Amino acid sequence: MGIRLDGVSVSYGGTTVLDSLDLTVEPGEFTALLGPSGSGKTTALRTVAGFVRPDSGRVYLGGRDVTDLPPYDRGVGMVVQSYALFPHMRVERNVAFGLRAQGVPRNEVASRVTEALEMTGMGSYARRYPRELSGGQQQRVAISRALAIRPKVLLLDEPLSALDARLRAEMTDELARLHRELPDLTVLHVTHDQGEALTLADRVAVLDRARLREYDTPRALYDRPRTAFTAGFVGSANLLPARLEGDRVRVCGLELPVSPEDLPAGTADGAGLQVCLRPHRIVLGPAEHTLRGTVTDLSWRGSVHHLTVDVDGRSVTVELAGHRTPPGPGGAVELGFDRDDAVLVPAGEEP
Ligand SMILES: Nc1ncnc2c1ncn2[C@@H]1O[C@H](COP(=O)(O)OP(=O)(O)OP(=O)(O)O)[C@@H](O)[C@H]1O
Repeated sequence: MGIRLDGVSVSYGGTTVLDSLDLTVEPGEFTALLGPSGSGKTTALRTVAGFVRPDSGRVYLGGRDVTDLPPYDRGVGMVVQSYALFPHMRVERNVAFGLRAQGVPRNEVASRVTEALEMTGMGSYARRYPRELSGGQQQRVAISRALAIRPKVLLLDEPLSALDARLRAEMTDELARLHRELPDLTVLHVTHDQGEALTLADRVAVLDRARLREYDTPRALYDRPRTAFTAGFVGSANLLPARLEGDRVRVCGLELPVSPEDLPAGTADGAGLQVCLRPHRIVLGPAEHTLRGTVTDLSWRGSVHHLTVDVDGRSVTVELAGHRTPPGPGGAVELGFDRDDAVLVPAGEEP
């Protein structure tokens, strides 16, 4: 069952939180809603669930207009950050909750509860109370509870953000597995963690200040961002001011050849642009194009070195894997990159 938001606007006390949002999630698709704090992600999700009523616009589930339906009539499962398990109920009763509310016959409830707990690897914890479970286990139970009603749409509101880094990575793999095992389930997942969004989602919707900035596959957003905002928010990016001059782009004293399809739509000759260079696509030493600069900072983060280099008064970050001893502060370096690694985006709009 697909999800469609059609021109959905929501405001609170005169502040626009969603500004005419159009978003389509295809049946069986996993879409991540990614954006900074306050960009409207949770509000968008709660609008789909039916907890927020849009001021204007319509919400469709499976092609049916559900804008006027209450949450319990929408047939969606939802998991929130705080687990929201009932503390006085055993795991099995927590998971059975939605089924009972739907009037599912008793004997069927038991088998559906077992099925839902097994999906998240919690089959042997049915008789425990939530307080007898770790945070990760509680979140697995919360996911089981959402899945027990066999929803066609699953809404996830930062379900992993209360977990520590290792558990979060483990649960991210779990969610990926669920998505593979339940190919018909449509998932909308709110997160501000780009790693989670890039790993899990078929498509990522990037929200910024109440508006949808870009909506595309993780690969496309990462390799070919269309805005400086996306470039900086999805992965890290060096954004260098540039100018279009005929069939060249001038950046930090270099001239890069461009063809019309490299340019943001509507770029006029002489227009200001930005060149997006990913820190890990830059190599030390000359390449197709080479910037020259001086190292100002060097830090080691486990598997990679981060080098900050001053190029004509601009700070350029470089990520080096496999270098035992990169040049330290004060060292003169050449930074090489290939033309294909420089993506042109419009000027302004940094995250
Ligand atoms: N019930 C409410 N009443 C008033 N303002 C609200 C309400 N819910 C959300 N807001 C405001 O709407 C804006 C968007 O909130 P929302 O929770 O959708 O953002 P978000 O992108 O999910 O942020 P975060 O990542 O911090 O959860 C925020 O400025 C928030 O303060």
